[in-house]
Amino acid sequence: MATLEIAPKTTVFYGPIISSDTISFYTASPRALVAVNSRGFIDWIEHDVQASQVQRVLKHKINELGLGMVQVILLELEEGEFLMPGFVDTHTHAPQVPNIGTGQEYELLDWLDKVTFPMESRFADEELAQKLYPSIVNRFINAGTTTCCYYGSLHLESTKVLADVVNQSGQRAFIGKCCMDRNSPDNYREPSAAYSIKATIQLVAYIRALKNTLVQPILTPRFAISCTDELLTSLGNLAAADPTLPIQTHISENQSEIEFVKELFPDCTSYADVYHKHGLLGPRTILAHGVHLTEEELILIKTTGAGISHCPTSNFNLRSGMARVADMLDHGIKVGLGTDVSGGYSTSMLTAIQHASMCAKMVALLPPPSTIMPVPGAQFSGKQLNIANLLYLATRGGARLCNLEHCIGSLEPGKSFDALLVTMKPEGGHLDELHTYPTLPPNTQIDRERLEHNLERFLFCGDDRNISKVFVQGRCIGGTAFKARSFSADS
Ligand SMILES: Nc1nc2[nH]cnc2c(=O)[nH]1
Ligand SMILES: [Zn+2]
Repeated sequence: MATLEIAPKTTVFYGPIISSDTISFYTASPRALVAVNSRGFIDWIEHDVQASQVQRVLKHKINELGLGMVQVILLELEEGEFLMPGFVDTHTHAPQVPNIGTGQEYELLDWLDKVTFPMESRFADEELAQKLYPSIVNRFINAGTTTCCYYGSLHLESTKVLADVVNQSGQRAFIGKCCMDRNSPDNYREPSAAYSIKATIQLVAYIRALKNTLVQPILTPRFAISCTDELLTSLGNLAAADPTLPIQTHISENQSEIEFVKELFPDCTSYADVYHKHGLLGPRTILAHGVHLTEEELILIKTTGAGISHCPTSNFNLRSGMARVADMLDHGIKVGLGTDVSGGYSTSMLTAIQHASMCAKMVALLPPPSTIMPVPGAQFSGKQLNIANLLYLATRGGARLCNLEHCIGSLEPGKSFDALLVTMKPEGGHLDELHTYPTLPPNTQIDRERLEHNLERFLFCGDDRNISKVFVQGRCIGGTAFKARSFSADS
């Protein structure tokens, strides 16, 4: 990236940008100016600016906005680079990262017992958390995740370490400790509901005391099977008492899990009803998976305003099934994507995007289930997810699910600059030279098509090597070109 420095205050990027507008439309703008102020917010965006007009437009903007004294750094993107919103990973487990790529012969309940609980239980050791969490968080950041919904282990102290690490990293995140007081080994179960609630309240206070608006606590009942009635009720009471606390949990991932939930909660009409009856289903709730949801549950989830984190990599890997995302969307339910490490074997949202695409294609091949009625005017049912849909789910849709759509998820004036600088140039990335284009005179239509093509190739065959810079609130916190403190929109 060539740097033309005028003086520091506002950073203006010049080059191609991608941004999700709605689930069906995205902007691919080959020659845009994006102005990011020193607080990390996008002040203005100007599309279709020819190179020869950049200085004129900048001067005009500065005069128009009365920014006479404001100094500007202009950063010109290089051939093959573009800016796009950062990824929002709406569901993952930090203490499971060391297990990535193991235990994939199991289905959910055996996998939890044999692989997952043993690893998470090791985080009783706070020193292990201090040793491992920095590289774990960096791994998510360098994969382009600017906002992450983390499950910690059940341990208060280690989850405080996770919060400290995220706080220092500059990533935007929700962090919860797992609440679990039954159906797990003695060394990985909280002794009572009261104990679990006390630790949760302490974690919430600890995270809030960090006074970092990017890092928020989240209530985390692991799943219905792990929680007694008393624990779910107390968590529901906490959520009711504090309207700013979000909630994350798992739902309807695997058939054996669903059967077990029925046995444990015979008075509830469905898995979703368990959470509903305990006051845990509402606009602040992120439900992971939802692979086997019934019509009645889809309606309940929509009515309460809760949303779903679709985790296709994990659902394929643990043989849980293929979530019917189109039905969720046609029911008007909020949907985002999650990596669900280590059920999912990748920290990269690119893998989640690729598997969401495959999942939707396979679901569209299946006959519609007799149990889910077609929604009048259904837009998604029976179809694959297109690029606009996938981009939305990984960025803006995730932001909406986390109730952050007003501040992140797209590149728009007024929003935080949570963004990725992506490079698709052959010498910078690893993608072959066949995809370089001959130099032609600027043509907006051709350039837009190239940009769309580059986005699709990035989503389907890109990886961390294509992510040069990861920005959160205007600050560069990761990516291949990141060197600590060397680059930020406000430096
Ligand atoms: N995929 C997944 N499902 C769960 N259900 C309860 N706990 C977990 C977990 O850690 N991963
Ligand atoms: Zn999970």
